[in-house]
Parts: sequence; structure tokens; C-alpha cells
Amino acid sequence: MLLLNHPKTGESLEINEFWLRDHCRCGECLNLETNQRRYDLLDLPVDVRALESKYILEKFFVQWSDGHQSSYDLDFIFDSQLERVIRRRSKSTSLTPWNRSIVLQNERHLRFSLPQLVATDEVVKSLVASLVRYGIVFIDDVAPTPTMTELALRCVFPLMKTFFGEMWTFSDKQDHADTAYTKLYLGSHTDNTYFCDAAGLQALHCIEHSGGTGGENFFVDGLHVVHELRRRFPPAYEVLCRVQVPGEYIEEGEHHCFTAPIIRVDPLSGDFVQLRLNVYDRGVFDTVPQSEMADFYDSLRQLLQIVREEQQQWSLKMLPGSIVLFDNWRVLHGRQAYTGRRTMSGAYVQRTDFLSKARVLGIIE
Ligand SMILES: C[N+](C)(C)CCCC[C@H](N)C(=O)O
Ligand SMILES: O=C(O)CCC(=O)C(=O)O
Repeated sequence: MLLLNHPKTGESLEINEFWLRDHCRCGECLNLETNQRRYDLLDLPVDVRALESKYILEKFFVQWSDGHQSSYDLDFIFDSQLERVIRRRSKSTSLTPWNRSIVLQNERHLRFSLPQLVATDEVVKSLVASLVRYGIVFIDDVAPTPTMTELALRCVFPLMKTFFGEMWTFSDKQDHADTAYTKLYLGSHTDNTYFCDAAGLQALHCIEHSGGTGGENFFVDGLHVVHELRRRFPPAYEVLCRVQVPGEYIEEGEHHCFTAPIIRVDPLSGDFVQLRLNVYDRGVFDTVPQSEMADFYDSLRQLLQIVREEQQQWSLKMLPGSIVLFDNWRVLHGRQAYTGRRTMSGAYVQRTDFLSKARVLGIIE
């Protein structure tokens, strides 16, 4: 281990010498164009040691036992340590958990129009920032067609292709073996619990609803609900962060399964990462012994009861011309049963593409 003392802050740090050698930022070790390391880890001697080291202002210079010379920004070294990473991660993405009254107070921050979106990158950045903070935004003034829906979405994100399609349009026509392709009620849920990687975002645009009633959508902030569960029922929170729940989707030519906890938290910070909640698309629940079933179902019921609380639900009738775009890892969505002819168009966005865009725009780390 190598003891570092930051000349400016006075902070000290014990560093593993192999880690430090492996994080040399020079052009010989790191392809500065691709940000990839140029060497195989096995090329570095396991017993590499710092023979000499010195500070010059904010730089730290090392002469290594394998003959290599490195110079480091001291802030790079200190900022790359676990406790600082955790501290930054908890602070950096300032999220606003919401219930109905909170989201209605902030609705002005959630609405964007397609002409604005097309006109300036600043509006795109604001939309992505609101999507990170609140988990839901609207793009208004979009002609109610799949083509214009796609154009609007592609102004911000690439689309995720699944067996439903890249852009999809659905009604009560049974194009897929799923309740979404009916007129029936759908309780609050997140999509794709049966995919290894659930869509990061989901967009829905009601391009037509005629000759009938119902079909209102409702949205619930899973981040707020999970915080409430942890506050009100800590044992249930622990169970739902631990117990693996199988998701499953079966139709002709498709059979998707994925098993994971309903609540996923960051292993370092414990912060909320994802809510995988879909009581419909569940496979056979076979991941705990029968002796633990009662605890699990009690915990799941406690979560669902909070989800179903009136004050959590933001209910609105999606009208032609307005796209809702929400975080499918956080915000639950549902639909009232309906009559008449109702056609929805929309798309998914991969989680990694959502986060990459937010990172490139400097909204998250
Ligand atoms: C959105 N779209 C209509 C294409 C598909 C709906 C898939 C619904 C599925 N039960 C799930 O929750 O993932
Ligand atoms: O029809 C709707 O408005 C939503 C359908 C739905 O929940 C889904 O496709 O996951």
C-alpha cells in the first residue's frame, strides 16, 4: 500500500499500488481516443511497486518497479475512492419522489412541445432532466400518428426493438397474447419484468379513442411508494429487496423469463435503482420454500396496497396529440377498462440509452 497526502486538502489515503499502476492515464497505458486500456491486466507485474514518488502542485508522480513512469491528478485519485463515489451518487441525481399532489404542483416542469423540442437542444436537455428528476414527461403538439410519434421520440432517444416492434401500435385487436391488447382494466405495473433488461422508458400516445368511454391512464411513482414501504413496513421492504420473483411472457414463438427481486437497490449506496412490479406477468413462484410464502405474500400485499392508494395515483385521460414518456424502472402505469375504438402508439427506450443521454447532457454522472 502507498500512503498519499493531498497537499491542498491534507487528506490522507492508503492506495493499493497495483490499483494505482492500473489507473495510469498516460497515452501508453490508455488509448486517449477510445478511453480503453492498451494492455491486458496480466501484463502488469503482480508485485509492481512505486520505487519513487513526489508531489508537484496538484500532480503526483510515480517511478514504478516495472520501469514505467506515471503522473496523476491527485483529485482523480481521491475522487475515485469508494466513499466519495457513494457520496456523489446519492447526491448527484436529485430525484423528486412524488404522489399525486406533488406531481400536479410540478406539472409545468413536465410538459414540452414538439416544436420546442425540434427547435433547441436546450429543450431536449430540460426534458431529459425532468425525466431523470420526476420519471415522467409529456410531449405535446404531436400529430396523432405513429409516424409523428416516432419522429418526436427520436428527437430525444433511439428506440428499443422488441418482439412487439420498434414502434408499436395497439388496440383491442389481439396482435399479441397480452391483456394490453384488450379493452380490459390494467392495474399499475411496470413492463417487461420477463426481459433480462426491462425497457428503461416507455412512451404512449393515444392516437384515437372514439365511440366509447373509459381508457384513462394512471401513473404512480414507484420511487415514492418504495420509500413509503421502507418507512411504514421495513420487513416487507427487506423481503422485496431480496426475494427473487420470476417474470414470464409466453406467446406463439416467444417465451421470455427473468427472475429478480421486485425492488432493486444500488449495492454500494443502497439507493433505489428499479421497481419490477407486474402482478400479471408472473411465472410460477418457486424461489422460496413454502415456509416463507406467507411472509412474501404479506410483503407484496403491503407494497400493492400503497401503490393502490388514491393519493399515489395520477389519473389522466391521454388525448391525441400528447405523448407520455415515463421511466419504466420507476413509474408504474395502468389503464381503466374502456369501450369504443381506442388505438395507442408508442415505443420503448433501452435503459442504457436513457442513462447515456442523461450522462452526455451532464445531467447524471
Ligand atoms: C406496450 N406494449 C403494448 C407494446 C406491450 C405491452 C406488454 C405488456 C406486458 N404485459 C408487460 O407488462 O410488459
Ligand atoms: O393501453 C394503455 O394505455 C396502456 C397499456 C399498458 O399498460 C401496457 O401496454 O403496458
